[in-house]
Amino acid sequence: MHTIEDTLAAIRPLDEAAMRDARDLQARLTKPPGSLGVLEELSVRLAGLAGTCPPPLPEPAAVAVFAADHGVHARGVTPWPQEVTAQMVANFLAGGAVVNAFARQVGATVTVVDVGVATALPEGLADAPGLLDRKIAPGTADMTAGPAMTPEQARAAVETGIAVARDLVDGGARALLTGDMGIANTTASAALVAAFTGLPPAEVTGRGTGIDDATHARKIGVIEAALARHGLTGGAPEGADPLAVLAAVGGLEHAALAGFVLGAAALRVPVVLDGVIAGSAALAAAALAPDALGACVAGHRSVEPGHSATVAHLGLRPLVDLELRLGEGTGALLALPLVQGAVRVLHEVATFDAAGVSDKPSQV
Ligand SMILES: O=C(O)c1ccc[n+]([C@@H]2O[C@H](COP(=O)([O-])O)[C@@H](O)[C@H]2O)c1
Ligand SMILES: Cc1cc2nc[nH]c2cc1C
Repeated sequence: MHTIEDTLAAIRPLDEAAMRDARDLQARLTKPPGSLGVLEELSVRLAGLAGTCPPPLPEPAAVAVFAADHGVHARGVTPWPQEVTAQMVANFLAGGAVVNAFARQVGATVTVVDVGVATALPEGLADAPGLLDRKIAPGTADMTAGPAMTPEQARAAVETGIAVARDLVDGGARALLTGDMGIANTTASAALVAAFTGLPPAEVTGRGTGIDDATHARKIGVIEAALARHGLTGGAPEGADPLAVLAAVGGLEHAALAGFVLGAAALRVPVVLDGVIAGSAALAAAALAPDALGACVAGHRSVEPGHSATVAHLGLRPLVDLELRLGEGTGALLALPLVQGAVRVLHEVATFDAAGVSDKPSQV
C-alpha cells in the first residue's frame, strides 16, 4: 500500500546536473541553438526528472481515464444526463470513443478506472479488460449542501490514483497520460480552480460540454454558493489542507487524478495532463507537493477559462492549442508525439563534432 505520506516523501526536485548535461548536449546538436524552442526546455526538464541525460524515451504510454459522477449534477449545471458517464465508460471499453482512436494513433493503452460512477455499467462489462473497478462511492455528494466527499473518500481516491500510476509503471509504461469522464465535472473543476488560485468563479467557469447563457449564469452561482458554504470564497485560506479543499468541492476523479500526478512524480515518470479536469487536480497535487510539477507536462490548452488560469498559475505551457474541450485524455494523447520527439532528439541527433558540421555561423 502506498500512502499519500509515503508518496509525498518520495517526491524530489529536478536533478540539476542532468539538466546541465541536457542543456550542454542541446547546444552541441546539429541545429542552431534554441531552434527547437519549447521542446528544448521540455527535454531538459525530462532529463532533470529522470536524473540522467538523455532521459528514457517516454514510451510505451498509458492513459488512465478516471470516471466518476457528481452530486452537483442535481443543481442543473450541465444539459447531459448523469447516465452518460456510465454509457461513455462502456464506449471506452468497446474502443469506440475519441480517446480510443487517438490512443491507437500513438500506440498508447487505455485503462478506465471507475472511482465513482453512479449508474450501473451495462451487463457483462464488469469484467471487461481495460476496466479497473475502484469505485469509492456512487458519485460525490452535492457540494452546495455539504462536502462533496468525506475525508476518508478523498484520501481513498488519491491513494487509488497513486496505485494506478504505480501499477501502470510496473507494467512498463514510461509516460502516463491523464484522462477523465464525468458529467458535471467541469463544475467541480472550476470550483477547485477558484479555491486554489483565488480567482472569482465568474472568471474560471466555462461552458463545459456546451451550455446556454442561463445555465452558465446558474453554474457560476452554484460554484459561488459552494465556495461560500466551505469558507473558500476568494480562495482557500493560507495554510488550508489541500485534501480538505478536494473533499469540499472536488470530484472522486479529481482526487484520483491528483494521486496519479503525485504517483508519477514519485516514480519520476512524466505525466502528460489533459484539460481542465486534470489541471484542477494538478493544482491540488502541487499544493501538496510543489516539486510534483516537475513531472507535469501540459498536453494542451482547453477552451475552459479555468484551464488557462490553471496553467498560468502553475507556470506550465500547453503544447497543443486546438480549441478542444472534450476531456477523456484526448489533448494529452495529441501532445504525446511532441513529448516523445523532444526526448528522441537527445538520443538520435548528431553533434556538430560527430557530423563534421561547422558549429559557428560565419561573421557577416
Ligand atoms: O478537458 C476539458 O477541458 C473538458 C472541457 C469540457 C468538457 N469536458 C468533458 O465533458 C464532461 C463534463 O462537462 P459538463 O458540461 O457536464 O461539466 C466531462 O466528461 C469532461 O471530460 C472536458
Ligand atoms: C458524449 C460525451 C462524450 C464525452 N467525453 C468526455 N466527456 C463527454 C461528455 C459527453 C456528453
